[in-house]
Amino acid sequence: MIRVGELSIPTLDDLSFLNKKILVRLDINSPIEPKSGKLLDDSRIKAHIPTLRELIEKGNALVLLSHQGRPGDSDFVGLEEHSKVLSRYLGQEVEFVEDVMGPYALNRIRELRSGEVIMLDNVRLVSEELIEAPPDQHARSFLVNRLSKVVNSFVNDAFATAHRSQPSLVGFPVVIPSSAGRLMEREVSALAKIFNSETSPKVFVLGGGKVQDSIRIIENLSKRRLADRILTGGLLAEVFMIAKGMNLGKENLQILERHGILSLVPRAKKVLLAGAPVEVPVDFRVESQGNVIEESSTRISGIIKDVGPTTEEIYSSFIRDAGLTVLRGPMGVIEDERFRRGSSSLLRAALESKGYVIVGGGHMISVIGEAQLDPAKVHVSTGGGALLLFLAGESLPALEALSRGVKA
Ligand SMILES: Nc1ncnc2c1ncn2[C@@H]1O[C@H](COP(=O)(O)OP(=O)(O)O)[C@@H](O)[C@H]1O
Ligand SMILES: O=C(OP(=O)(O)O)[C@H](O)COP(=O)(O)O
Repeated sequence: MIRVGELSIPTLDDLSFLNKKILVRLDINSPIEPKSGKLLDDSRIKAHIPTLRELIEKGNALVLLSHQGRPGDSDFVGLEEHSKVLSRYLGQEVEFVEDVMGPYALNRIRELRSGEVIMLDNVRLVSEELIEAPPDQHARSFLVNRLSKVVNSFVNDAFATAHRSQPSLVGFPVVIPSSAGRLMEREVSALAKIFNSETSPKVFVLGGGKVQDSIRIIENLSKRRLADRILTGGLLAEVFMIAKGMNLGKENLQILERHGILSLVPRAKKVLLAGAPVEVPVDFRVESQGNVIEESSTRISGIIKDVGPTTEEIYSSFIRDAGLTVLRGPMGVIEDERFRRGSSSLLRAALESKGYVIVGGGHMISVIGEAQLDPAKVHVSTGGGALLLFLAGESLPALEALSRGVKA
């Protein structure tokens, strides 16, 4: 059992996983090259290997389930390439089943033999998966109903999606014996230990594109007075700059509008008025007619793609003195090599700092690459939003569902 506050969450040690058919919820949502649809990083895939190996060695047959991206976004792709990467790491075939809960998938699951592993397609192809609702409601969804009838138990190893109350994360524990996987266990135990409120100053480096999540995180951090400084980058910084009355130019406003995040400006204003210690970049690397140029935040004419060198310097100086630095979400469009510098230089400053470092989220951990890090100094979390909400003291629906779930 893992204990988190009031919750007791069963692990692989608490259930009998021998010669069973097990549905395993992974989070292998990874950065994708927008034009080719190719995987740019496989850190999240690798992180699940210990759970999968352990279950296979005990003679179980595995049905793997994950999402990738969100419908409408360029990283919303199928999971065939992911299944090949998994096959390589596991050293055995992971058969890709181009279906989620239709007759093809259900028949293939019924036929599964001990030790076999199949990967279903992107669970967000199922419209129900896009709804957030309580576990009891999701337990009645088509997805949970159909899949729970053809497997014996459920393992949730998707820490990075533990903050979503979607059917594949909270529905199964209501109806079949369920436990956390080893990655979920490792993440939750490590983070619960690490976050010692005595450590200070605490610096949060927040970027990326999930602005709604990030504002919710900042509201939480601020309410609980957990952050000494919040250094922003990515689209998040742009929303806060508008909230502070700065002018980003027409094109950048249109991009924010297209992402549906311009409407978050009033909420960002409220966060600032409540006294959240939010800093915004003083300069940027922008793209203008195919060229990369550096511009001050007071005079922006190109499309913002990364924070600029002066911002890197100022942010790095705060990070170097931090007792704890948490980095989540890149500072720029890291899929383009020309706009990785902001993220990689702040990561470097954190690794050179005197304090402890937590790096989270699919894009930010891809910036680490193959670098070997000292586990006594750095925790690399597969979670981004889940990590930050957990650190800010929010209860994560997937953990709650596991702790309430039916026991074997
Ligand atoms: N200035 C920017 N303009 C457009 N997209 C950006 C910008 N900065 C960062 N991004 C995008 O944010 C995305 C990553 O954000 P997010 O999913 O929130 O991070 P993570 O997966 O690490 O939690 C990347 O695809 C990146 O291109
Ligand atoms: O990448 C994820 O979260 P993150 O960007 O907060 O790290 C998870 O896969 C959750 O994806 P979602 O934010 O589309 O629900």
